Amino acid sequence: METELPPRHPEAPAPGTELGPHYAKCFGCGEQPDGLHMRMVAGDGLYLDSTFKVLEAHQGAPGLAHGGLLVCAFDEALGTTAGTFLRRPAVTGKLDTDFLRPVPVDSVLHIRSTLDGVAGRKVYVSADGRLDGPEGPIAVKARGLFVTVKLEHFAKHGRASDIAAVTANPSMLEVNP
Ligand SMILES: CCCCC/C=C\C/C=C\C/C=C\C/C=C\CCCC(=O)SCCNC(=O)CCNC(=O)[C@H](O)C(C)(C)COP(=O)(O)OP(=O)(O)OC[C@H]1O[C@@H](n2cnc3c(N)ncnc32)[C@H](O)[C@@H]1OP(=O)(O)O
Repeated sequence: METELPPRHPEAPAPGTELGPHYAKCFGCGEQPDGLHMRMVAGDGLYLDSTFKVLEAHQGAPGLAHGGLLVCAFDEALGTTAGTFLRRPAVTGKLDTDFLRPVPVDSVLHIRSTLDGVAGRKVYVSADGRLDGPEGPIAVKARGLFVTVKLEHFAKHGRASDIAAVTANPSMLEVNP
């Protein structure tokens, strides 16, 4: 597959900028009570550094993060990486995950997610999640294919009441490209 490495979009947040939620009600980055509350900082290339603290509500086995919620954290990091550096929304088409170490409750997963290439609407992204700090051992790895979509995608498929809410209050969304 021929891919291109796109330039960092001129309106992408400056390196070191902490990103706001892309959508106020997002489970990954928004205000949901049991959500992941991920914090993301733009890197100086086509990458983001995110943190996800594993809380009580995120368990799958006693004291350990649920694997599906870890996938959710990577979905969030990878989708935001695509959206941030291309400045257009992208939805998950495919997401592969390797679970290399258990992730305990109370631990913080440090995720670096990178935009690896673009081919038409397809955006290839990958990420490593580390324990015990940004240089710690890798616990989870993921690779994703995201597909860029127009905003109409959400208007067409989303629940009408939520579309009406963001239409009435556009500040619930990060950007209207
Ligand atoms: C909220 C908007 C805010 C705007 C903000 C903008 C920037 C700000 C920054 C950040 C925010 C941005 C994003 C949000 C971040 C994270 C949230 C997490 C992401 C999610 O949680 S998102 C929910 C789960 N996700 C879905 O809900 C998708 C359901 N699905 C569909 O809606 C369709 O399925 C779609 C649209 C994917 C494609 O449909 P379509 O008809 O438009 O296009 P088509 O099928 O032609 O695919 C085009 C090319 O992608 C290839 N392709 C497609 N799927 C593939 C697969 N699975 N494997 C291999 N290749 C695949 C085709 O093979 C073709 O390739 P080719 O061009 O080479 O032929």
